[in-house]
Amino acid sequence: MLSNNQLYVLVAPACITALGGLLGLCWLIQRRSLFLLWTACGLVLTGIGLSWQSIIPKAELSRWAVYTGAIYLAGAWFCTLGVAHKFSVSAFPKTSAVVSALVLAILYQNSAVQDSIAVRTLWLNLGLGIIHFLPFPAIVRRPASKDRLERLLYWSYGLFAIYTMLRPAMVLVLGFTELKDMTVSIYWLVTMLGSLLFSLLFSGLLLIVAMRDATLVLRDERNHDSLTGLLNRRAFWEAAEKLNQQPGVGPVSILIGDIDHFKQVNDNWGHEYGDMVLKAVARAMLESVRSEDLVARFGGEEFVLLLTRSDLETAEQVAQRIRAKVSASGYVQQPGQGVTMSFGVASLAFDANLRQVVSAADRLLYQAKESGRDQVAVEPLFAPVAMA
Ligand SMILES: Nc1nc2c(ncn2[C@@H]2O[C@H](COP(=O)(O)OP(=O)(O)OP(=O)(O)O)[C@@H](O)[C@H]2O)c(=O)[nH]1
Repeated sequence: MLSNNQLYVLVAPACITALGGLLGLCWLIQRRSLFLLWTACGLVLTGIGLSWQSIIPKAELSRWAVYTGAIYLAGAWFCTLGVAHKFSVSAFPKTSAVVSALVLAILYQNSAVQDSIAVRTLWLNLGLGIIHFLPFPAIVRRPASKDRLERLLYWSYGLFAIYTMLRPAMVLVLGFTELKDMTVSIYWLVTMLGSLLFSLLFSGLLLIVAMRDATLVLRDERNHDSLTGLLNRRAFWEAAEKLNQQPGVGPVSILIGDIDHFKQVNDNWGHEYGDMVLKAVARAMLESVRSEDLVARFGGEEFVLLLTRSDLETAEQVAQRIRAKVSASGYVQQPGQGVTMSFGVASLAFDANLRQVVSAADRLLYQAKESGRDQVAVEPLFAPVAMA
């Protein structure tokens, strides 16, 4: 039968295990942030270790020290793996394995030869702290992240690692007798409380970060074409309207480009080859513009670019540059005939309706196609007219 004291100290391990379960459930639902799964394993193992150690009689602690130690070490390793995965750094598996083996050897030697709870406590916590701390320097050395949430996440993790390593110092303050004789020692209560508070903080932060990441990914997918990564039609218009309202962006020019006889490319070489051509065209466009310009795939083989602070002459040069890059890309429409593109280019120096410029560029593209393709059609400054 468990005493009241034992039941009381089981609250913290149960909460830690439940937090692990919650993280695991979140991973199961979204199947995206793998760091949730690793941290879930870490918390569940830690919760199990703490529960086990809380309910076995004190006299038995030494006999089970190697097993409980192994569970704690595995828990620490999984938490470390989760953090390392989140920040894309190494979790130092080999070093962790060596540290774990050393700690387990010491625990075994200690429980079999000379039973000292203080020595066990010291080495186990030191080992756990080292395993937790291993990825921390690499995380801090990464280029400074502007994300406050992520900074809070790794600093709280680093502090917990240091706290774990320093925890045995508490034994010195409390004295070994307290550790040995009390049914539920102060040391044990502090350990439980520390682990619970850290687990709560860390799990909460991880969940917030995972939800935020998922929202960003969804927003990214909503705004971008999945094949080329360029803006889609809806996101282009949103960004273009916003950009056009900013002062000092004019003159604004619109380029509409279309791959010539793209159906033949697909028919001759297959859809996958066609996809590669679309990606090469997207690359050529991104390489030819500045970061503040907009590049979108409106669908099929039609691309739309918005260039800021570019007059018609500059826009025409950009279109010619892209056309030359696509011709030189090495992709072929049919044997001996490289892939080509046609462009319509219109420019607008006034604060007018962007959709009119896009229509003008579209009309010019049609002219370029009619005139034999593989060319850029431009027209003089397109002055704003009232929309019908
Ligand atoms: N590989 C690939 N093909 C696509 C994709 N989207 C549309 N297409 C193909 O693009 C082709 C467009 O053909 P058309 O509209 O006839 O135009 P075209 O053959 O380029 O002829 P012109 O524009 O007149 O030079 C069709 O065969 C579509 O199946 C895509 O994502 N990947």
